[in-house]
Amino acid sequence: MSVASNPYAPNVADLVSNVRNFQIIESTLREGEQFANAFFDTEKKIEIAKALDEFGADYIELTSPVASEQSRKDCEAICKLGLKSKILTHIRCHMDDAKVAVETGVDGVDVVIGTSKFLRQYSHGKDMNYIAKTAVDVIEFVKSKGLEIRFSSEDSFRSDIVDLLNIYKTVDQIGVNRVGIADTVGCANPRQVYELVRSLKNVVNCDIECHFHDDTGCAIGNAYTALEAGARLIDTCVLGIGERNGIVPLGGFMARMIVSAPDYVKSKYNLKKLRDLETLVAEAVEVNLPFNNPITGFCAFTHKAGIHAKAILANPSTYEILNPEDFGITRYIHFANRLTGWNAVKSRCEQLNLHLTDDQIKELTRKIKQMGDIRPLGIDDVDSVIKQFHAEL
Ligand SMILES: CC(=O)SCCNC(=O)CCNC(=O)[C@H](O)C(C)(C)COP(=O)(O)OP(=O)(O)OC[C@H]1O[C@@H](n2cnc3c(N)ncnc32)[C@H](O)[C@@H]1OP(=O)(O)O
Ligand SMILES: O=C(O)CCC(=O)C(=O)O
Ligand SMILES: [Zn+2]
Repeated sequence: MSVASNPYAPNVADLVSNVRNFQIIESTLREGEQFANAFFDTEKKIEIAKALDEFGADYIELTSPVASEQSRKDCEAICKLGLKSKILTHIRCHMDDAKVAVETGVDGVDVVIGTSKFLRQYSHGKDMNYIAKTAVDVIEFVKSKGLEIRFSSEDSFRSDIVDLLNIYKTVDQIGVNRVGIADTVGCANPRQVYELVRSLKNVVNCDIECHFHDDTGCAIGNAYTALEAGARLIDTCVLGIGERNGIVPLGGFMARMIVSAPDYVKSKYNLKKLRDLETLVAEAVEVNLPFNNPITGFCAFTHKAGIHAKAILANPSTYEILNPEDFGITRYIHFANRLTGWNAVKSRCEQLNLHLTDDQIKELTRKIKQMGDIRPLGIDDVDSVIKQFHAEL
């Protein structure tokens, strides 16, 4: 679809936008492991890593190798798989962690440290001078090993803006590959995201990555806005799992991005793998796919009200901004309920290979509605009514 024909495409006047040039740092095997229900054994981690690779994740981020002995071994095992996705591990801003990380075989290291007053006081107790000095040491060390390195401030949106811009400027000057902004507590709104990313863009040359928690329901919107403001990479987790209620969900983010950048998204990501990937992770962490999940929720492409059904049958774009075929999913026109209309019933008759005139279908529709006034209807119920009506003609 050309930009001119897509009103949801990035604004052509906005030269900093990366809406059509973003990358995904898939963190199901790092942030996702921090989800309350998550326990991934080695086999499951490998299965998920392979599935993320097949989907086309640009990067796969893994739990810190210092978290436990098995975490380190799993990290090494995933690095040996030879996946197309680049493999990252995630560590504290500390030389001890960095020394372990660079020996695992990863392509890059994501370093993080809290910069808000809450985290400086209650998490690690370090001031900004210490943070800057340690960050420089860790970055130079990781770079000296020939690996990619990202520096991120935890709790960025509750950090002092001058502190933030100073530390990012410092790490950019010594050649960090990316800097990251993290909305660790999910407090940011899209306007604040836009402003912070734009301010950061003015002081660094490297790429900007963003990490958004969903405590207040803004994660996907914030991610999109960050790209508009010039961020390049977004952290996601399958189904949005993570600490508390998690971060940007991969599927929902794909839904948002395919509307704005259809050619880019379709050429880069294997969207037909999304449902299997979500099912794999849902089973691993013992949750159901949410009923209202974008794309894969059980009713995401079900049309019920008669007015909708008629228009959808004429042209699916009337009530669908996403095309289910892009994701290997089929749409469903609900006809077994009292909100149905004769167009939906006609379509069902055609599926059943029963020929009725329009007037007959309208009469049949009245019958279905009468039944639907009394109780919820099943498809088999209504199919029997249709077949009996036809037989009696
Ligand atoms: C917002 C996020 O999601 S950040 C990523 C979170 N990921 C993890 O926590 C990975 C899993 N964590 C773990 O396995 C453990 O917490 C470990 C191995 C990292 C550390 O374990 P412990 O040494 O037993 O410390 P504990 O977890 O109780 O406390 C965290 C320690 O890290 C220090 N710390 C916290 N953040 C940072 C940071 N970004 N950089 C450097 N040090 C930090 C704290 O000061 C504290 O050290 P202290 O108690 O010795 O003063
Ligand atoms: O490393 C990062 O950028 C983010 C760390 C994290 O999970 C968070 O701050 O919520
Ligand atoms: Zn997080």
